[in-house]
Amino acid sequence: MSKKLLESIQFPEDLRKIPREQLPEVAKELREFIINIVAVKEGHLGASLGVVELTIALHYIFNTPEDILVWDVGHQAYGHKILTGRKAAFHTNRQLGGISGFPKIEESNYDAFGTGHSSTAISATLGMAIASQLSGDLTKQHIAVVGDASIASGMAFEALNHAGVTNTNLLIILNDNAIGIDPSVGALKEYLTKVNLDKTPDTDNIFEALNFSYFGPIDGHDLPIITENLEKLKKIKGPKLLHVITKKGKGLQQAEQNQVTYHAPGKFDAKTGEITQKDTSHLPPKFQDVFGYTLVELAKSNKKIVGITPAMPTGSSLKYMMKEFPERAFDVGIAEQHAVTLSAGMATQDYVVFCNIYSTFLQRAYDQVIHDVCLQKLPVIFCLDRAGLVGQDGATHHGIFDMAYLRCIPNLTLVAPRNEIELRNLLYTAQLGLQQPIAIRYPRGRGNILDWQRSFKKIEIGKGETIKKGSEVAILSIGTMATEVSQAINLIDTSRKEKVGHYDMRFVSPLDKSLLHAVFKEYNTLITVEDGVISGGFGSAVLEFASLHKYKNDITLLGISNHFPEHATTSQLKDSEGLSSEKIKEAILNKL
Ligand SMILES: Cc1ncc(C[n+]2csc(CCOP(=O)(O)OP(=O)(O)O)c2C)c(N)n1
Ligand SMILES: CC(=O)[C@@H](O)[C@H](O)COP(=O)(O)O
Ligand SMILES: [Mg+2]
Repeated sequence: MSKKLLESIQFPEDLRKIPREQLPEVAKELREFIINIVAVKEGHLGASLGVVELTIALHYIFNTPEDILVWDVGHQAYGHKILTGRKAAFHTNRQLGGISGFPKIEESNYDAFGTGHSSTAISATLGMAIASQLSGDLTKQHIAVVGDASIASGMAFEALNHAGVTNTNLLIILNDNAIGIDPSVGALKEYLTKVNLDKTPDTDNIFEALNFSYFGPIDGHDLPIITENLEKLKKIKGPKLLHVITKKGKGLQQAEQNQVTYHAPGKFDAKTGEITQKDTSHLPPKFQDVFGYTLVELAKSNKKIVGITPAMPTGSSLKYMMKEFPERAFDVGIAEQHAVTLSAGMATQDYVVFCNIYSTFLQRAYDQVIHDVCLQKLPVIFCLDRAGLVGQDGATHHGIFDMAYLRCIPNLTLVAPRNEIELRNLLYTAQLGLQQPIAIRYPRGRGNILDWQRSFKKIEIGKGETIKKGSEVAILSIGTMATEVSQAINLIDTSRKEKVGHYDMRFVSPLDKSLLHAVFKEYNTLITVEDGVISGGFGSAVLEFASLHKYKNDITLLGISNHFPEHATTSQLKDSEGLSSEKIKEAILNKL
C-alpha cells in the first residue's frame, strides 16, 4: 500500500513540498482523518468538512504563520489544526487536557487569534494588517475566513466599513455555504444567493460598494481553481474579498444531506455516517425543550407572545414555535445586539417578547440590555440557555458570567429555576404580565424530572424555597446547583445530615430578604453554591446582604474562581471547580 500523503505532513512547510496535482489526494485523506476522529470523539463536523480544500489551499499558497490566517468562529478549523502541528493530538480535541475545539492563541503560533464567538475575524485581522502597515511591513498577507451567516453580523459589517477606507493587505475569504447552524437568514443571504446564481449585475456588488476588490464566486472544492485565485490575490494590494462557494458536510453524504444535524452530530459511524442512536425516551427532557414546548403551549392561548432567537432556532428549541407560529417567531441571524433591541421595540408595543439567547452570547449585547431594555423598564423576557458550565466548547462558551453581569442592573429580575417544572412555571409567570424585564437562566442538557408537563403554577417574584431544614450549616443554592447540593447532603451520615439546611434561593435579584434574614438568624455557617463566577455573582450578593445588615456569620462561597475554565465534560469541570456533589459534601463536612 502506498504511503499516505498526510503522513508526511506535520506542518504547512511539508504540505508545500507536495506537487500541486496531488493536493486533491491530500484533501481526501484529510477529510477521512477528520471523519474518523470526530465520529468517535465528537465535535463540530460539517463546517470543517466544507473547508478542507480551502484550508489546504490557504496553507499551500500563503506563507503561514508569517502570513496571518484567522478563522471566524473557529468551529471549521479542524483541518487547519491537523496541518499545523496538531495531527497527533487531534484525538484529544475538546477533551480534558486536550487541544481546544477552536483556534487558541496559546495553543499554536498558527492560531493567530482565538475564536469561538462569531464575526470577530475581520476586525482582528484588520487590526493586524494596520499594525503591519505601521511597522512598515508591506508584504505580509492578512487573511480572515468568514462564513455567510457570520458576515451578516453587526460586528463584521463594522469591520468591513472600516477596512474599505484602508489600504491594508487584507483578504477576506467569504465561505458561503448558505447555512449557519440553521439555514442562513436575511437580505444579505438573499443577495449572496443571487450573486452565486449570477443574477446580480456587477455594479450592484455590495463589497465593491464598500471599496473591496471582489473576486468570485468560485467553487471552493476545486483545488486548482482556489489555488490559482489565491496566487492572483497575493499580488493585489488593498482590501479584497474572495467569494467561495462550499458545501457544509462535503464528502460525507449524510452530513451533506442533513446539514443542521451534522453541524455537531455526536458519535456516528465513520463509514456510513449513521448517527449512533441513543434511546432517549426514558430520559428527562433537555431544558431547551422545556423552553421550546412550553412556549408553544403558552403562545396558543396568549396571542401577544413572540419569540426571538439570534441564529439558534435548533439549539434553543425556538424552532418548535417557528414551526407552529411562523409569523410570531423570528430567527434574526447572528445578531445578538439587534435581537435585544428588537425585543425592546416589540415590548413597547405591548407584545410579550421571549428573547432566547445563550448566556455566553448575551455578553455581546450588554449595552442593549442596560440601555434599551432595563433603563426603560421594558418587560422583555430573556431566556438564557446554556447558563453555567457547558462542557467541551470550553472557555469561549461557558455561561458563567451572567449572574455577575446582570445582577447589578437596576429593574432587572434575575432568576434561575432549579428544575424543569420551575422553568416551565417561570415561563408561565413571565407571560402573565410583568412590569419589568426578567432574565431566566438555565443550563445545557437534561434535568431530572420525567413528568414535567404539569399544570402551570404562578411563582412569586423574589421568593426562594426551603428544601430542607437544619441547625448548623445552611446551604444556599441557585438554579440547578440545587441537585448537586441535595446529592451532597445525601452523602453525609444521618447524624450530621440533620444539621444541614438547604435553601433554593431561586432569585439572584431581587434576593428573598425575609428568607435570608431567617437563615442568618438560625445558622452560624452559610455556604452559597452557584455555577457562575464568584466575583460579583450570587454569593457576592449574599455577602453584600450580610454586610448591610451587619451579620457576622461564617460564609463560604462556592463557585468559579477568577479564571477561565477550559474544555472537558461538565461533570469533570464541576469536579475541578469544586462544584460536584462530592466536593460540595467535603465543603459541608469542613464546617460541621
Ligand atoms: C456571537 C455568536 N453567536 C452565535 C454563535 C453560534 N454559532 C456558532 S457557528 C454558527 C453559525 C455560523 O455560520 P457560518 O458563519 O455560515 O459558518 P458555517 O458553520 O456555515 O461554516 C453560530 C450561529 C456564535 N458562535 N457566536
Ligand atoms: C460553534 C458554536 O458556537 C456552536 O456550534 C456551539 O458549539 C453550539 O453549542 P450547543 O451544542 O450547546 O448548542
Ligand atoms: Mg455558512
